[in-house]
Amino acid sequence: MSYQSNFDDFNDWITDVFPDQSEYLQATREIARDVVDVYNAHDPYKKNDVLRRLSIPERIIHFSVTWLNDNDEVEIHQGWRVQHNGTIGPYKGGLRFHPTVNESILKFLAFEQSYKNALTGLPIGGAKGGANFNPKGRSDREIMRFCQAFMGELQRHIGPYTDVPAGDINVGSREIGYMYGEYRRINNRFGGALTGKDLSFGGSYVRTEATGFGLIYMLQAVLKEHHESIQGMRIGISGAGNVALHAALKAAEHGGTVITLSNSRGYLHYDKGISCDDIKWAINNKGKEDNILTALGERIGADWHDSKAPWHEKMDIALPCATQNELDGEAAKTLLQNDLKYILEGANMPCTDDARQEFERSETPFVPGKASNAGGVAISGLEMSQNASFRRGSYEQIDKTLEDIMQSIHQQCVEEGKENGRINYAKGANIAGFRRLADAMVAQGV
Ligand SMILES: NC(=O)C1=CN([C@@H]2O[C@H](COP(=O)(O)OP(=O)(O)OC[C@H]3O[C@@H](n4cnc5c(N)ncnc54)[C@H](O)[C@@H]3O)[C@@H](O)[C@H]2O)C=CC1
Ligand SMILES: O=C(O)CCC(=O)C(=O)O
Repeated sequence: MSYQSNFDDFNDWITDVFPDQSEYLQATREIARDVVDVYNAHDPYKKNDVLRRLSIPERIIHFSVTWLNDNDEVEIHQGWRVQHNGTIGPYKGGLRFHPTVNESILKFLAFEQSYKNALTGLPIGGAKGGANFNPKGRSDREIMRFCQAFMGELQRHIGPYTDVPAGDINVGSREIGYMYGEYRRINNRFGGALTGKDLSFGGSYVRTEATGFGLIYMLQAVLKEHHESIQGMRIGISGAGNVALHAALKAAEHGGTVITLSNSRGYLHYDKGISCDDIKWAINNKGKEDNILTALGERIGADWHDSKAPWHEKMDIALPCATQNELDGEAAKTLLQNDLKYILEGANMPCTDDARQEFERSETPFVPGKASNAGGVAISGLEMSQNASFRRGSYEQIDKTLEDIMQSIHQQCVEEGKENGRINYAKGANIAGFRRLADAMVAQGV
């Protein structure tokens, strides 16, 4: 393929390079489709081959994680760090511990992260990492030893100006604490080599809440753009983790009616809307219950639906906040038949390609994760700058900056996504992220 490209050329090339990595192909094709015209319209982009260079991770580190469980048995897992693109700043992105973790999933997450981080306007590059380790049912000591073994390998590849990991699925403040402790002991230095730290050792206010809160700030910007408000809107949320519960809380605080939450075992439905107090209860107790949602259901008298996703409930706004490809084309059709008005991704790539096409065809405003869930990494970026200057912003300052960043991302989507009298948020986010990365790559040469 020469510098000139069209989507079919790109598709043939990427399929040839990574034939078996379905999630990575899904994510790279989705962006290429939207940006290929911008690429072709700019000679410097073509001359520097930025589209293809942005579609290959700069580095993938793959290592074994060997540790002792509570029975004194050796366990071996696989760990990865995908340093996708470092043009605009230190590699930055979360770590995921889940049995489904593989190279394709981490590569797609790192790829998305590069574009997302570019949209924040902060100097942070894109990365993602993790291990095929299932923390469910493990003792606290086992989690600690696993985190230490994982960091024992990862620490040689990260640092405040090199690569700064954070949390993702199954990696929260406890795991970040254990990994940070190991990093500090080995390197004999305090430094912002991880974000999502506890407030007592360099963490930032609002980081825990940031992804979910940011999602609702984005929702408010989208609703304002369409002359609507969150008051009384029926909001269906999937997931019951960090992102889902904080999005639910902020939505309920602003008068939204949160009718569902879910996990991999089923979903909870409460037509009257889950109250702020009950959501706070779930946030505070999720580590103590085997299934926080059935416990919440018993507490408020809500219906539990085993082994089902929430997408056939009637809702105005859908916020998928659990995991990739959790909402498929059939679910999208059902939501649209039930008069869905808006969809914003809280998770990374929760909508399948078919689902996205359904939303696109119906012209339902669809905000992709790289724009709508960027609040978490944005506050991680602020945690890095607070660590570098040995200062801490107040809760109010950081929360206000989060809101400003989400509004700026919304504005970028509007400016780049105007299309036949409407806003194509997905295209707008892809083009805005691409331009920032491509311009920096051109400036830095090949
Ligand atoms: N934590 C963060 O700051 C950010 C997270 N994200 C994304 O948000 C999503 C959720 O992450 P967190 O809330 O941090 O993780 P978490 O570990 O706190 O929660 C994940 C939730 O999703 C549920 N879940 C997992 N697989 C599921 C499935 N197949 N069906 C239904 N539910 C399922 C789990 O039961 C859990 O309730 C992920 O896609 C993550 O990459 C995106 C931006 C930042
Ligand atoms: O805060 C971070 O660096 C990670 C956030 C993240 O993993 C994500 O945006 O998906």
